Amino acid sequence: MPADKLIELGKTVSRRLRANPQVQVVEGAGTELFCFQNFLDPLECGGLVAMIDADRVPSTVYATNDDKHFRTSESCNLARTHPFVHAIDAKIDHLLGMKNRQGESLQGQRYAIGQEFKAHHDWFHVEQPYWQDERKRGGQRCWTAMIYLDQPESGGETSFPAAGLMVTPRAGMLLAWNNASPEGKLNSATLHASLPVTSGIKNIVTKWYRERFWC
Ligand SMILES: O=C(O)CCC(=O)C(=O)O
Ligand SMILES: [Fe+2]
Repeated sequence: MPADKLIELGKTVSRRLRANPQVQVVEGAGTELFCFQNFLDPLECGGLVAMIDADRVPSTVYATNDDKHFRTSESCNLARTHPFVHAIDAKIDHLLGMKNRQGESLQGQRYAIGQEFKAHHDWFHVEQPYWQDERKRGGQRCWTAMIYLDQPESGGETSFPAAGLMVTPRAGMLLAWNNASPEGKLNSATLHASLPVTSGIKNIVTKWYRERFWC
């Protein structure tokens, strides 16, 4: 049962994160959100930024959307077989206690001035046609982990409007959240957006974990 899996993954991952002395719990209404400062060092951040810079193409969205400005950043999927990417993946897997194959490819994202990702949930909307494929390749996105690789001079905050939270990018800082509620329901309080960058550039990587093996 999918709900059982989401309940179990919610519990085991959040228990593991709470037991880690380097992890801070971020208090937001109705969410389980965690933060780890300096999760990546400047060399790791710089290496990922260079890869994103080389491979970036306009970002895409899953659901058909009339708003052409919904996600205006550039992104790329980083090759999981690349030894450097593999090492970063392994570090995130270990932090959350996830199996490598539950994780989608690490996605690099770059926001220039004015670029943004409007409010959305990372979980899949099961009434959308794309879900018929996604349910067969790993099911729901249970947890999200994202890491800021640098910090724009202004703008680019990650806003969680339903939870009443605003996170300012800090190079190397990881954020992780449970996309489900403790009852295994898709949690609408995880709604989030990347606010437009107003000065400088913002680079991040995101790892979305599935209930089952994605690859
Ligand atoms: O760039 C951000 O702050 C948010 C990115 C995001 O929502 C995602 O990667 O799913
Ligand atoms: Fe997101």
